[in-house]
Amino acid sequence: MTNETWGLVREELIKRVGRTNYATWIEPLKLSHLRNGVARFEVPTSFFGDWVNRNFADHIRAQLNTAGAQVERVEFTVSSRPAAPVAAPTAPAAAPKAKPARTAETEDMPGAPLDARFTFDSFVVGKPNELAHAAARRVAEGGPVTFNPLFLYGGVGLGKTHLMHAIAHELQTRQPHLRVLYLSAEQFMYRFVQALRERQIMDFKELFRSVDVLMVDDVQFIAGKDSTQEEFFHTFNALVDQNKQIVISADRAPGEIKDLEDRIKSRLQCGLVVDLHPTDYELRLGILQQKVEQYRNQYKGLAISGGVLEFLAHRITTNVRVLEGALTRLFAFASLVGREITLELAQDCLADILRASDRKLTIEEIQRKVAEHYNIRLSDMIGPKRVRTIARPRQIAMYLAKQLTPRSLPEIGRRFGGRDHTTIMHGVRKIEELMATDSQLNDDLQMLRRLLQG
Ligand SMILES: Nc1ncnc2c1ncn2[C@@H]1O[C@H](COP(=O)(O)OP(=O)(O)OP(=O)(O)O)[C@@H](O)[C@H]1O
Repeated sequence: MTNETWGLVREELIKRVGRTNYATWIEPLKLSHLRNGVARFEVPTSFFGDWVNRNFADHIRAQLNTAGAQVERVEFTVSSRPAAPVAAPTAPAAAPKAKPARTAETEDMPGAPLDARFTFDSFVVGKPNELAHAAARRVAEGGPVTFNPLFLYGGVGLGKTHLMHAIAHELQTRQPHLRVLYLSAEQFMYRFVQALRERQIMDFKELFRSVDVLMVDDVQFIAGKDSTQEEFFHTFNALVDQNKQIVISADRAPGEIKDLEDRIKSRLQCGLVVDLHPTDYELRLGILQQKVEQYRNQYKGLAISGGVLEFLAHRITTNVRVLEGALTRLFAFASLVGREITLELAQDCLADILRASDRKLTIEEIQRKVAEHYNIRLSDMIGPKRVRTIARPRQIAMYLAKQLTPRSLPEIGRRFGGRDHTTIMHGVRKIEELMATDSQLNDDLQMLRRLLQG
C-alpha cells in the first residue's frame, strides 16, 4: 500500500474514531504485513492489541477496504521491540514519537469518541458551578499538580462529565504529548476483570500506571466491588506517587459513598473536593440561551417568542439534561409544524416534562428525608422531644420546609405536630445562624436539598 493510501485511510479513521482515540490507539500501530486478505499490525502490548481489536478493528478493516486493500482480517501481534519508556513530565516533548501512545483517552461507551461538544467554551458558568469550573480549568492548564485528586461531585446531569471531557480536550490541545486517560469506573472494572480473566494483569497495570492524567467518571460505581477497589487504590497511589494528575467524579461526596473502603475515601479527600450545586434560574437561562444560539444555525428562520426561555428556566428545575431535551424537542417540533416557538406551543409540546417538573415537594417528604439522614424516627420530627440529637434535625426540616415549599409558617407549624409559627421561625433562624459557621451543617443541607430536589 502506498503512503498516500495509508494517509487517506488515516484521515478517514481520525474522522471515524476521533482524534484522541486515533492518537492513542491507532497511530502507534505498525503495519507489518498486508497479504492474502490479512493486515497485520504490531502493537506494544497484548492488552493494547486486544483493546484495538475489540474497539477499532472493524473501522480499520473497513477503511483499508475502501482504500482498495481488500482486507478480510486484521490481526495484531506484540512487537518484539522493547516498549518505549514514558517520557518524564519534565521532558514533555522529548521523544513523543518513541512512545506507544501520545495521548491515551478513551470514552464512556466503547467505540464512541469523547463528546466533542463538551468543551469549556460550551460550558456555561454560574454561581452553582463556578468553583468546579475554576478547578477544572486549573487542571486543564496542565501545570504542576497542585491538588490531587480533583474530585468533582454533584447530582444527575449537572455537568460532571462535561467538565471532565473539557479538561481532556483542553489538555490535548495545550499539551498534546500528555497521555490523558478518561474512562468511567464501570469501564475500569470491566477492563480489570477482563485482564484478570485473560491473565493480562501486568499489561493492565502498565497501561494505567503509565498515563500522565487519569480521569475516572462515576467512581461510586466501584463501591462494594472489592477487588476492583483494591486495584483502583493501587493505581491511584502509584500515579499520585509519580505526581500524575487524577480527576475523579461521583454523584456524591467521598465520605457519602457507601461501601467504599475508608482508605479510598480518605485518599479521595486528599486533594480538592468540589461540588456542582443544583442549577439556579440564571444558570438555566444562560444554558438555554447558549443552546438557542446553536439551534439558530441548525433551524434557520425559526423564531422564538420573548419569554419562552424564561418560562422554561423557571419551570424545569430538575437537571440540565432535561432542560436541554425540552429545548431540543421544542425546536424539532416547531420546525416540523412550521410555527414560531411561542409560550403556548411550549406548553403544549412539553406538557409531560412540565408536569413531571411540577411535582410539589411536601413537608412530609422533607421530614422523612431529614429523619432518615440523621437516623431518627419520623415520629420524633413531630413529637415533643427536645434533646439536641432530635431538636436539631427537626429545625433543619423546618428550615428546608420554609425554603423549598411555598407553605406559610403557621402551615408548617401545623405539620410539625401543631407547633406555633414562632417556634418555626425560631428554628429557621437558628439554622440560618449556624450556617454561617458550621460547615458540616452546610454540607448536610446541600446534600438534603439535592436528595429532595432530584
Ligand atoms: N453549565 C453547563 N453548561 C452547558 N451545558 C451543561 C452545563 N451543565 C450541564 N450541561 C449539559 O447537561 C448535560 C448533562 O451533563 P453531564 O453529562 O456532564 O452531567 P453529569 O453530571 O455527568 O450527569 P450524570 O450524573 O448523569 O453522569 C450535557 O449535555 C451537558 O453538556
